[in-house]
Amino acid sequence: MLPPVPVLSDYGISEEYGFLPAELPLERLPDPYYNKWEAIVANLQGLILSKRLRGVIDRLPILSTAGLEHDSEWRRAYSLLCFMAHGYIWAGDVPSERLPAAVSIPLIHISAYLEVLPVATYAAVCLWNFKPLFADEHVDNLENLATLTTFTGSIDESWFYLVSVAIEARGGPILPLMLTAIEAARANDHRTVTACLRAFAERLDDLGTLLQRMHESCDPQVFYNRIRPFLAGSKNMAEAGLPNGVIYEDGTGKEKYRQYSGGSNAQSSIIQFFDIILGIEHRPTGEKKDPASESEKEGTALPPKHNFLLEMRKYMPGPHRRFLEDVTKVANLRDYVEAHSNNRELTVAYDACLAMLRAFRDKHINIVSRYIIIKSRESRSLSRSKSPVAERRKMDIATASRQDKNDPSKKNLKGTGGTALIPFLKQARDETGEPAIDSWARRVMNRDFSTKGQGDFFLGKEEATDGECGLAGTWSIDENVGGICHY
Ligand code: HEM
Ligand SMILES: N[C@@H](CC(=O)c1ccccc1NC=O)C(=O)O
Repeated sequence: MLPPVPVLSDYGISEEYGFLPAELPLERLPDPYYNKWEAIVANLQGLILSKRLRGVIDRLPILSTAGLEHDSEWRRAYSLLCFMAHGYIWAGDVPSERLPAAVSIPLIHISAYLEVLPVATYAAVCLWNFKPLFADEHVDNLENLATLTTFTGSIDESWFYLVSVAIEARGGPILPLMLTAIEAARANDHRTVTACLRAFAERLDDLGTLLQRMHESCDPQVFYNRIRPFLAGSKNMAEAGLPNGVIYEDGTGKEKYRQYSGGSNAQSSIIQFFDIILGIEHRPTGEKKDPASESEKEGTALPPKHNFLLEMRKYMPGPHRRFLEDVTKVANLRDYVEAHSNNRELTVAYDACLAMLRAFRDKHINIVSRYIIIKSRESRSLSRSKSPVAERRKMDIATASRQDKNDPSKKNLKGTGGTALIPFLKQARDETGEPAIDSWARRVMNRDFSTKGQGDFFLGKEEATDGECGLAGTWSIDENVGGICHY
C-alpha cells in the first residue's frame, strides 16, 4: 500500500497562499493586557535609535500567555517577542549575553506551542509579519504588501522581507498543483504530469523574476550594515561578541547558554518543497556525489557530515516541517520521468523545472554576492583604515563571519544561518541540475561555469529554442558567482 498523498489542510497549509497563514497576520493582539508588548514594538526603531530599548525591556513585567486564543494571536505574539529579543541582544555597542525573563519566558512557551524555535526565524519576520495594502487584492503582488514590524523602519528592510512574502504567495498554488502531479503519476496519466510540470516551470520562472526585484528597493549598504546585524542568531557568533550564545533567563539562576542559528530563507518550506517534489538531493556541504567510493579509495569511513538544509527544518513551524517529511515519502516524479525517458514532452517539462530552479539559485547567488560578499570586502577595507576597536566589533556583527588570513573576503564568510555561504550555495545550485534526464539539459546544467564568457544554450532538443517552457537562452559568467542563465 502506498502512503497517502498529504492533504494540505491537515498541516494548516493553504491551497491559495501556501505556507503563509490563510488567515492574515494580526496587526495587533486584541487583548489590551498585551498593550505593553505592542507599545514596545510600535516604537522599536525609536527605542533602538535612542538606545533605550534594553532599559524598557529590563523593566517589562512577565506577561502570561493565558490571554492568547486563536493561532493568529500566538503567531503575532511570537513575532513581537522575536523582534524584541533580537532588538535587545543586538542593539547596543556590545551584544547582550542575556535575554530578560519578560521576553524569554513567554517566548519559550509560545515557541513550544507553535513548534518553532525561540529565535527570529523566517516565520517570525516574513511569514507572519505582513499585511495587504488593499484587502481585496492578492498578496502575491509586491505592490500590495506592507510589513507589520521592522527593526529599522526602513523601506529597504520592509522590501527585504516582502520579496519573500510575495514569493511564498505566488508559489503557494504550486503545492496543490504538484500534489495532483503525484496522484497523476500514480495513475500513469502522463499528460496530466506533463501539464503540471509545465505550469510549475512557468511559475518558477515568475518566482525568479520576483527574486530579482530585491535590487529595486533594498540597498545593499542598508541591508549589510543596518538590517542584517539584527537577523543574526547566537550560534557561531564568537567574533560578534557572543562566544557562548545567549542565556534565556527564567528566574531560576540555573539557565544554560543557548545557541540558535539566525533567520535565513533556508527556513522557507516552499523552496525545500520544490527540491523534494523534483527529487533533488542536497548533500552536506563539501560532499561529492558518490562519497562511498571516495571513502573506499582512502580505506576509511567518513564521519557523517552536517546537512544544513535538513537542520533548517527545525526552524520551520512544526506542521510545515511534518508536511515536508510526509511529501518526501510520496515524491515519485523523478522516478516516473526516468522510467518514461522516451517521452520527450515529459522529460523536457521536467528538465525545464530543474533549469528554472537552478536559474533561481543563480539569481540568488548573484544577490548574495552583491549584498554580502562585496559589502564585506568594502567594510573590511574601510575598517582597516579606521580600525578602532568599536568599529571592528561593528564590522564583525555585520559580517557575522570568521576571518581567514589568506582570503578574508570569500570562503569563510558566514550566512546568518551559519553556512560557509559561497561553497554551500554553489553546491546547492549544482545539485539542482543533477537529476536532468535529457543529455542536452545535463550538459548545460552541469557544465563547468568556472571561466568567464557568454553564449547560448538550449535545454531539450536543438530545435527547442524557445516556447512554453522557456528552454533556450544565453548564459554569461560573472566573475564572483559562476554561471548566470538569462531566459
Ligand atoms: C538580500 C537578500 C538575500 C540575501 C543576502 C540572502 C542570503 C542568503 C545566504 C547567505 C544564504 C545561506 C544560508 C545561510 O547561512 O543563511 C541563503 C540561503 C538561502 N536563501 Fe537567501 N538571501 C536573500 C534573499 C533570499 C530570498 C528573497 C529568497 C527567496 C526564496 C532566498 C532563498 C534562499 C534559500 C532557498 C536558501 C537556502 C539555500 C538553497 O536552497 O539554495 N534568499 N540566503
Ligand atoms: N541568510 C541571509 C538572511 C536571510 O536570507 C533572511 C534572514 C531572515 C529572514 C529572511 C531572510 N531572507 C530573505 O528574505 C543572510 O545571511 O544575510
